[in-house]
Parts: sequence; C-alpha cells; structure tokens
Amino acid sequence: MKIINPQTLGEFIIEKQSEFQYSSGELSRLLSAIKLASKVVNQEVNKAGLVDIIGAMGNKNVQGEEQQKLDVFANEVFIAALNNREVVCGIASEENKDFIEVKAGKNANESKYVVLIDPLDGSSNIDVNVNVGTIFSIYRRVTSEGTPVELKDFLQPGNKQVAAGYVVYGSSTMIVYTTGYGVNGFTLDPALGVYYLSHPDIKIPEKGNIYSINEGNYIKFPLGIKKYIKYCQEEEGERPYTSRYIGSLVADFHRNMLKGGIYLYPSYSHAPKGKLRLLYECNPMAFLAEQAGGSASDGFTRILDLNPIELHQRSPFICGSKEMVIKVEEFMKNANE
Ligand SMILES: O=P(O)(O)OC[C@H]1O[C@](O)(COP(=O)(O)O)[C@@H](O)[C@@H]1O
Ligand SMILES: [Mg+2]
Ligand SMILES: [Mg+2]
Repeated sequence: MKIINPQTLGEFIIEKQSEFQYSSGELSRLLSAIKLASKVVNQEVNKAGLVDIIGAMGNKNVQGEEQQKLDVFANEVFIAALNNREVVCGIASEENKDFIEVKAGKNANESKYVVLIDPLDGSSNIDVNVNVGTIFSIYRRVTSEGTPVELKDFLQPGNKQVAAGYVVYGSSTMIVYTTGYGVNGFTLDPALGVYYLSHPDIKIPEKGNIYSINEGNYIKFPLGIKKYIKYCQEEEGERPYTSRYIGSLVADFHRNMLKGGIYLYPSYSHAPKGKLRLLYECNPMAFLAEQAGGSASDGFTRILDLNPIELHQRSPFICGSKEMVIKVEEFMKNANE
C-alpha cells in the first residue's frame, strides 16, 4: 500500500485538533512531546549494541524487576519531554514508585492532563535486538486545575482514557494511537526524522489464527486457559492456530492487531493477578483494541471497566480479535462452573 504524500503525524494532530471547536491545543502539545521523546529513544534503541545502553542498571524497580539501562534512559527522556513542556500536571511511570507532580515554576500547573507510561516495554528483549516499545495512557484530571495533582487523578477506569498509544521500535519505528476516534499508525522516516501516516484507521480482524502466550507457564495456568490452548492446537476447521510469542507486549499486540489474533497473559499459580500492569499496559492496549474493533478482558470482566486501586496493580490480560476473546471467556466461565 503506497500512500502518495502521506500526512505527517504533526499535520494529523493539528487537523484532528481543529475538529474540536473548543480544543485548547493542550492534548496536541502533549502528543507532540511524546512524539519527540520517541525519536530520542529510537536513536538509542537503534544503536543499542554500540552505546553503553545494554544491560542492567544493577538495581530493582518498584515491581521488583531488574531495571535495564534502557528502561532508565527511556524513562528519563519521556519524563523530561513532558515536564519541560508543562503539558501535563502529573506523570506516573512503571519505573517510578510514586507519581510525579509537574509544576509550573513553584506552582501547580494549569494543565488538565495526566499521563501514565511504560517507558520501555519488552525489557527482556533489549539485549537481543528484538522489538521493544513504549506505552502511554492519557486522562483528564479529576481534581481542579491549578491544584496539586493527586493519586485519584491516576486511579481512573480505562474507559475514562482521553488517548492511548504505543511506540514500537522494530524493523521500522511506528507510533500507533487513538483519541477515541479510531486507531492510526505512523511510520518514522529515519532519514528525515518525520512520522508519516502509514496505517490509517486500523481495524483488527474479528477473528484470526494467531495465539500469543508464554506456554512455558502452561502447568501453572488456570484450567480455562489450559483448555483454550488445547482448543487452539486441535485439528478442526481453521485450527490449529499458529503460536507466535515475541515476549514484548507492544510487538505481540501490534502483529495481532494487523493480522488478527489473541494475546494472553493470564493469572497463574505464582502470580494470581498475572504480570502486566493495569494502568500503563492493559488499559492503553485495551482502549486501542476496542477502538480497532477488538476487545480486552481479564477473562471475566472488560479491562476498561476495572476500577484501579493501586498505581502498579497487575491484571490478567486477554486481548485481540473479538471472537477469540469471547471464546477464552467461555472457557474461563465453563471451567469455573
Ligand atoms: O517473559 P514473560 O513472563 O513472558 O513476560 C513477557 C511480558 O512482560 C513484559 O516484558 C512486561 O513489560 P516490561 O518489559 O515493560 O516490564 C511484556 O512486554 C511482555 O509481554
Ligand atoms: Mg511493559
Ligand atoms: Mg517497561
């Protein structure tokens, strides 16, 4: 698909802003700050083997996970880009225990948005030149503008998101995002450092033949998930499905969104809440999936309807083509009966 004179991301952001009569341009400036930060991180990711960005930092983050140098670098770049432009009043990150209040000088700033980020997704793949990503989720604050931001500004259900998206750093670098009016993808032209609209109005096929799950945890999975995996592997109709698992949520989600498929990170005996974080992994991907015609659940409940109580809480996550998610929910429900 060759798009003649594709629109740049900058032009697209401005065009979409003009569709909202009373828009202040704040969200556009926020998206532009994310765009800029992604280019800086992209440069380091692309030459990861050459610069001192490979390997562990030697300390653990709030999740108890070994922090990678690129986790810390990406975290600093995104926080700086958002902070310096005062386009948000608060930031929460996978790599920071507490949320960060963004001040305008000494005062609380007037911005009405908070952003939650997973600055580097797929950390286990950094050193081995496999796709990694960045995930972001944006909300309007619930406390009054100009007052200090509070935890409750971040602990909102996913159905309140104003915008969400991800950057995938791979064979090409892309930004894919939604503001609640469909999902669009932009590819970076590394020579010009410009993102162009390469994937307009992305729709995820209703059903696919790809399933993505870390089967290494099979024996620890709930019965419903075990039965679903067996279902995927049966010789029947369009099955067996193809198993594909990169181990970077962004990359596995991106492939499944374009081709049709399902990504599962369920609870398992060692992690009753699963691994992925509700606020800056599950919610943004669920918003994108639904905006592209797919769905996302924890096996029983729509992810976007879950009420968060902690910044770094985890949730089982099943996401992708609508018919495939419904099938998993059927297996989970029947296994529970
Ligand atoms: O190695 P596992 O247990 O399969 O987990 C892989 C999953 O964990 C993650 O790496 C978690 O994200 P982070 O790398 O941001 O911590 C996901 O991207 C990925 O889908
Ligand atoms: Mg992640
Ligand atoms: Mg991460």
